[in-house]
Amino acid sequence: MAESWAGLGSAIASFLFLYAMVKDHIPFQLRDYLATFSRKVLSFINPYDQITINEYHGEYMHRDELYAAAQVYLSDSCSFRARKLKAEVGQESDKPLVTIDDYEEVTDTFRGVRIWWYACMRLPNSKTISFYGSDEDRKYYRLTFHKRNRKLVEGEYLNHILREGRDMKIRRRQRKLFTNSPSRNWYGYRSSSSWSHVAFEHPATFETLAMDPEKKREIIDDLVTFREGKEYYKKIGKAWKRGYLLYGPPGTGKSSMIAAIANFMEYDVYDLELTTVKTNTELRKIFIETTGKSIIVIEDIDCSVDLTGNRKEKKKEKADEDKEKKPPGMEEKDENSKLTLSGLLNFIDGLWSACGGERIVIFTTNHLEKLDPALIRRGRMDVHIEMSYCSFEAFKVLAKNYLGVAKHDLFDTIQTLLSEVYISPADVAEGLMLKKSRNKDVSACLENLIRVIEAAKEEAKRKAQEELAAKEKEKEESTVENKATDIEDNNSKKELASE
Ligand SMILES: Nc1ncnc2c1ncn2[C@@H]1O[C@H](COP(=O)(O)OP(=O)(O)OP(=O)(O)O)[C@@H](O)[C@H]1O
Repeated sequence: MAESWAGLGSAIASFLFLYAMVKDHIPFQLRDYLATFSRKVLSFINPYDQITINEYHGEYMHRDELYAAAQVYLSDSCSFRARKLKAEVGQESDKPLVTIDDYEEVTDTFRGVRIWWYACMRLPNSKTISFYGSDEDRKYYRLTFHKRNRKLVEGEYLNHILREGRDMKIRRRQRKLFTNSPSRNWYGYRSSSSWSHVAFEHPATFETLAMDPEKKREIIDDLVTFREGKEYYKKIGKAWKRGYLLYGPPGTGKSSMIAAIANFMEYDVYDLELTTVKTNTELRKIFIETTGKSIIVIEDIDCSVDLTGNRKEKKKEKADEDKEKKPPGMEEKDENSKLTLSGLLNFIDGLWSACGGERIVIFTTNHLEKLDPALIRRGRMDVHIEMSYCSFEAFKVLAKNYLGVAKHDLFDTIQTLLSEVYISPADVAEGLMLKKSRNKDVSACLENLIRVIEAAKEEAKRKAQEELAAKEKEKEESTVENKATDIEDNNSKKELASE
């Protein structure tokens, strides 16, 4: 339909062209009359307006963002109405994009208003080969809509296409795991970006994560609230970001939790290696290069740099000493020439941390007590999640994942054992997996796990006894020492008295 209007449009265009040629020979009163008349006729016979969205624009032929968004939008929202489709795989995703083919028309409805989309291509002109490719590469979309809806299309519909298309593009992109470890690219030169990346394909999800189901539900709810909170964050005047602190012993699933969050939210992951960051200025640069819809992770924050409470104090003392020697005005410069706790705090909630939006910051630690309270106070790290040793509930998730069983006669024994010993989900998983690779029998796997837990229990008992023995020895030694001191004191007292 839009195509026939387009035909009519070009006929009118030809008429206007002819008119422009002869208009100088027509008396001006008649010219005015003809112009008014033709405008009336035009809007009567063609009540439709058109907007063209070119694939490339500008002097340097940038790919137009609206075109790219429209391409994805049409593939998701309207392509089912098209008869002719085309599939292509772009650079940003390994999933084929099925969208409407060239010279194909589809309709879309927005707030009850109909809009026609037509995928066009400039006619190939073999004589002109442009610097940026042949004319065949010049594609564009043409939107046709009724004149009375022009305000809606210009004011809202185009924004809707841009927003939806961008979101769809992000959802279907190949997600990435970025790291700031210094690396050179294939050609041997250092990349201008602080980050290098690989495809993020970690299989962990909330279903495979072994932890208390209620705690899991709370975390999922919190993430959903955050994801849908754009307007809320705007309303309360806070940057759209959320901090999570994951703490617990090794092998309790902190890294798996990060992967599960990334998969659930469909975010990229920036794994920030703080030990390679030398200064606050560098940290700021690294942060600015991250994008929205991402998770910024600092693992083992207690080991990362000199940021823990005690060490910080020592550093502060030293800094105070240094400051005394520094000429006025040099202190600020000095702050930026190294990585400090305040630099990291700025990284989390400084002004520039708001750029991009929709970010999650995650710290992990095995030693919560070592961290400076300022670093993890609520508001900075909004949610504190303890990843603990394997409970029976967590074991059931692992048994389901690894063995595909929800109940078994040996579960009772395992439940009793798990209540008697601290063992990490990683060790439980290992107990279930090792055996399974050799023998697919579920009972054999569970029996193997029972042996693993019993061994852990024995080990824990042995350690406890050793600790007790060490303490008693220490106590005995201190009693002997005290006695010796007492005797010495008494002797000196006696000596003094005899004198
Ligand atoms: N809660 C869990 N749910 C499911 N699998 C787990 C869990 N905890 C550990 N695992 C298994 O153990 C392996 C190690 O776990 P993970 O690296 O997530 O632990 P971590 O707490 O990050 O350890 P670390 O503190 O040593 O980095 C994972 O590959 C996973 O298979």
